[in-house]
Amino acid sequence: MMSNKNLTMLTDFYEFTMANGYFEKGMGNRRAYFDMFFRRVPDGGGYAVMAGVEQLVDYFKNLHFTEEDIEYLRGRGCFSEAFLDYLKDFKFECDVWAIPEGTPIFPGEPIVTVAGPMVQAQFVETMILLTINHQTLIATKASRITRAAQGRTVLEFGSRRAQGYDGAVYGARAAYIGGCQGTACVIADRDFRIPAGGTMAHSWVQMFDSEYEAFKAYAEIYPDNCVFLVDTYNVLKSGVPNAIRVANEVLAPMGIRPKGIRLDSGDIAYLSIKAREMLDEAGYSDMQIMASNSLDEYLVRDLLSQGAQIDSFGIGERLITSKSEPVFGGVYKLVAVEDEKGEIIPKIKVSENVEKITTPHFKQAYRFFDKLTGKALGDVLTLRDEVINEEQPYMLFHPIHTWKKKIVTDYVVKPLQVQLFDKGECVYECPPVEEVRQYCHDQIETLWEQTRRFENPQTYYVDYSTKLWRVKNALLEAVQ
Ligand SMILES: Nc1ncnc2c1ncn2[C@@H]1O[C@H](COP(=O)(O)OP(=O)(O)OP(=O)(O)O)[C@@H](O)[C@H]1O
Ligand SMILES: O=P(O)(O)OC[C@H]1O[C@H](OP(=O)(O)OP(=O)(O)O)[C@H](O)[C@@H]1O
Ligand SMILES: O=C(O)c1cccnc1
Repeated sequence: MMSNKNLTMLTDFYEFTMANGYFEKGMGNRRAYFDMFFRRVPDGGGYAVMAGVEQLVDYFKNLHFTEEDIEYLRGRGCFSEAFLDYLKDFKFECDVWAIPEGTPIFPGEPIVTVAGPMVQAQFVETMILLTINHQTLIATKASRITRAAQGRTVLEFGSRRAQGYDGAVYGARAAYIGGCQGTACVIADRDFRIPAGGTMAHSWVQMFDSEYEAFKAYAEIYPDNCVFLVDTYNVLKSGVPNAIRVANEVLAPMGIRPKGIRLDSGDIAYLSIKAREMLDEAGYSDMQIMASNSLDEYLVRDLLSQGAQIDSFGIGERLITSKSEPVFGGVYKLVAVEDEKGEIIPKIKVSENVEKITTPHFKQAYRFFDKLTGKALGDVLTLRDEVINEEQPYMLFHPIHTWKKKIVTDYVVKPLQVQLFDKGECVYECPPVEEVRQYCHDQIETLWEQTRRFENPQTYYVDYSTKLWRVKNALLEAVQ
């Protein structure tokens, strides 16, 4: 759903002081190129999942300054009247490209590129970073968790522990893109069609005189959708037996099979194994067991390795906050400017730390796939106008350890970035979120298992074309 929220003022104060400064110095219209990229995947993972593009598009579409915004800025006493007039009639004029949502992305590649008048291209930094950093973080976490669940259903249960309401709603959306089957978050269903569902709370069970009566009442109202929360008193002595009793006494006469039970405390592996035996013995081998309680990818993997009999997981706090590593460190850096003749002048930011040196120029990222297996071979960053001819062998080489090289043949190559805005006009239709989720799943399948594993994954190659490598090295030489 398109949001009409005006988030124009959600920016860092220095974006305004710089914008006013460029404007005052007559540099505001100088065309500049910025890339958003990140340096490492959270949790030491091998890939991240791009998310948040739809909300970024909404942000750009709604960019404008209200009278109150202008008054507030005037009140700060540090912006020129000419600049405030410019803001009053502000029209977004940038070109924007991004890697589509659901795509596996890797450190160092441009995941969003903005080109336009410096005064504008600089200004949008904060919202680009916060929008993409947040959803990419959660989609990446969801991808890890759902992979650990090995095909079992994972529902996102985190709204109540999310960091604010945007964290809950956009977190639910991102978790769905990353692989969750649904969410408990109702507004995410209403607004983004993320399937919402759930079970029952302990308070429901406590409200009745007995656990049996609580389950019975629920079954009478929702016979087709019964997942009994069995741990309020005692899972094996009371919860599971009461679930079976209600299945026999209330649902069986209606010809309806109960859906399952949920375990939310105690030793989940042990309890699930015992509960499975009891349900099977009672003739309910089709009843599913759901587990919840501060789970994450490590606990999911651990539980399954203990032989836990779990069919689905409800995962909240550690997913919605990406608790183990709650920052996706995407940054936004100037990579080029244009001179008066319209020629692109690449720019670099140097650092003692080789990994922190930026990759200059207006670029494209290409992904190479093996024609035979469909597996991703690596990505190559090129100058924007470079063309890769699939008929010709292509040499991939490591941009720092240049002796590491490989010639690839029989490949298919795809540009990763798509254009979102052309001179301020939106030229991109955001795909429906379930399509994005399927695309994400399919694209992750193109990665080798070595890249997908949790611990010490193989580093995926993000190389440079020879032309780009030369540009970067020439700039590095020049600043020595
Ligand atoms: N078999 C297991 N192996 C590893 N971790 C488990 C196992 N069973 C449960 N856990 C995890 O251990 C953590 C703590 O569970 P613990 O049983 O101590 O607390 P609890 O069940 O929440 O307690 P309470 O009964 O007060 O709700 C949770 O994150 C839970 O998911
Ligand atoms: O542990 P999480 O991964 O965040 O999963 C969500 C948790 O939220 C609920 O507990 P809560 O105690 O808030 O409510 P309840 O009374 O319904 O259990 C639910 O029972 C889960 O334990
Ligand atoms: O539906 C559930 O079981 C649920 C929803 C939110 C949080 N915990 C559990």
